[in-house]
Amino acid sequence: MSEIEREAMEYDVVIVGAGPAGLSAAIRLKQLDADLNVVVLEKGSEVGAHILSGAVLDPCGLDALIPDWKEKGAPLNTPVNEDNFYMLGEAGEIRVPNFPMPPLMNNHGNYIVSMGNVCRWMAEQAEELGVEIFPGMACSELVYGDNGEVKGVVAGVFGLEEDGSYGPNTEPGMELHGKYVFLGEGVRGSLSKEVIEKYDLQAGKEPQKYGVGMKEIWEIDPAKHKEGTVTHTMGWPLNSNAGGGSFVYHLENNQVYVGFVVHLNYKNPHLFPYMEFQRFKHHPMIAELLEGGKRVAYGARAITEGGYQSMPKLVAPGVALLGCSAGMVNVPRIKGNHNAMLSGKAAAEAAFDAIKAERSGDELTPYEEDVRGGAIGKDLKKVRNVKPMWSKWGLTASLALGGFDMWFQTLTGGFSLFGTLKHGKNDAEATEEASKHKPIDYPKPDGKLSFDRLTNVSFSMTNHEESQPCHLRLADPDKPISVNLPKFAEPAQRYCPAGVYEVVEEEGNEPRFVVNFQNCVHCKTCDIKDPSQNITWTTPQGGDGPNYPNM
Ligand SMILES: Cc1cc2nc3c(=O)[nH]c(=O)nc-3n(C[C@H](O)[C@H](O)[C@H](O)COP(=O)(O)OP(=O)(O)OC[C@H]3O[C@@H](n4cnc5c(N)ncnc54)[C@H](O)[C@@H]3O)c2cc1C
Ligand code: SF4
Repeated sequence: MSEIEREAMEYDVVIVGAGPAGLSAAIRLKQLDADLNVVVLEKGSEVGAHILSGAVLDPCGLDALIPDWKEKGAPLNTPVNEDNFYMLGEAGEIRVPNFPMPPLMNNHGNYIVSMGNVCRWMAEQAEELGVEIFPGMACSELVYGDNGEVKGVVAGVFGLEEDGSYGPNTEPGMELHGKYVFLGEGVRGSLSKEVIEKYDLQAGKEPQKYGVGMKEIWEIDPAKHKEGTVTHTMGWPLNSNAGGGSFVYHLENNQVYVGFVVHLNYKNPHLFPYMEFQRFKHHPMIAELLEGGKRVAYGARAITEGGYQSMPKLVAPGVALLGCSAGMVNVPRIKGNHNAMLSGKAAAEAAFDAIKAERSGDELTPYEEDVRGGAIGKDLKKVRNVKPMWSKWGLTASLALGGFDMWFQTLTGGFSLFGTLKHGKNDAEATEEASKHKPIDYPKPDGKLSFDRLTNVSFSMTNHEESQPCHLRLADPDKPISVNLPKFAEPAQRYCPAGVYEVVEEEGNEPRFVVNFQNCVHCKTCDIKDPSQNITWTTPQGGDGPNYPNM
């Protein structure tokens, strides 16, 4: 496609993704110099349409960026006033007292928010400062300069024929060039993946690790609603089959966020993360809360879990990785939004200095130094062993040892008796052959507390223009049936939280692999977990995908 003639527009900084990272960068650039030309490109139909987070927000990022956010009406309306942590068994639960938890786990001073709404508000602040924001613009390609540097992106390609070729209705999009390009695509960004590979940015680091997070918004009986309450659970139903756990956050308007994260390093390819989530809601403690209520929205998104030791190098010529494009989630706190904001701010400051010195297209090394040596690095470093402990030694040992390690590091200013533990395999490699594991029998959804996938996907308001090429590219179209089915019982049928992948077995015919790309909620799990690493997630045309409300 590179021979296609496109119009080009020149900017100082081009930012891909209107998440907390990208928007923070845009705001900071314009705070530093109102004359800088800054553009933000977002694939969702509007800012916030593709944002899915928990979310309990640590406001430290916002404090640093917009100290008067309260006066400016930021939608942080629900301070956390109660923090609960439970270990679940099938029929009951044990409350873990708060006092042995390291201080960093405390949610005092944090807010239950819709990050979609926070991003909508941040976009307003950015536009007031003069940032150009274009939603509905998927950035599908990187543009490289003569010296191999990233000099821009291609955005806004619409109307490709089904086979990917140009037809009478194709709009070729445009090139947006910048002195620097910031990738704020969030977890497993498609352009970020290309940059990490091209410049070998993961060299010398541990592999990135992930979970898949699924979330529903419920309206519940006001008598059961306790605004400001945050509850996390571990244990049942996953038990030793996989790592993960749930979150239940009581926000405003009698709504509750009910979410479930499954770590994607699970071994048993029969595991069905979505059905684990549905089963979880039948636990007596959760069922009691939700009974009589209604689910009003559903969505899913992967979450980065590799932390400190998995963060790739953040800069390459002309380009910087922001927020979860590089993986900045503090895993035990399940928080990454504050670091996304801080990283956007730090990248903006480095780019501002570079542009002032009339530089462009080089590596923003001070950004890398700021992230690793500053608040983000400190936040991630002291929790770096929790995830590998969980993977190696299981839930109970990791709770005890991880808790000890976090306390010890808090008291010693970051020293760990364990050093820095390794993650080992990536999540695709962690998948074992189906023959080594037993299939898991999941109860059928009851349509009241639990729902089948396709019904739930309709509550994500997902839409894709059907005549475009499938954005889920199979390197080898035969592999799902020839390799994944016999070896791994084709886990794509189960790990996709939107039911995109099916193996259709009809009598007298060979099994067929069907990809219903229209249902894709852009969570990126397939790109991560496919054991053959045969699936590449690419951008469909802009505006397609989920349309999340207050996720
Ligand atoms: C289930 C779950 C629960 C979580 N809970 C919490 C929590 O309680 N607290 C917390 O602090 N963090 C939480 N996190 C983590 C937090 O959501 C992330 O750390 C944060 O979203 C990272 O911000 P970001 O700006 O890097 O990316 P994102 O928020 O993912 O934003 C990226 C944006 O870029 C857009 N985009 C991507 N690719 C392209 C492209 N090629 N072209 C154009 N646009 C593109 C996307 O559509 C999206 O709008 C949670 C995450 C999950 C999945
Ligand atoms: S197809 Fe892939 S990215 Fe889309 S919803 Fe399914 S797992 Fe997620």
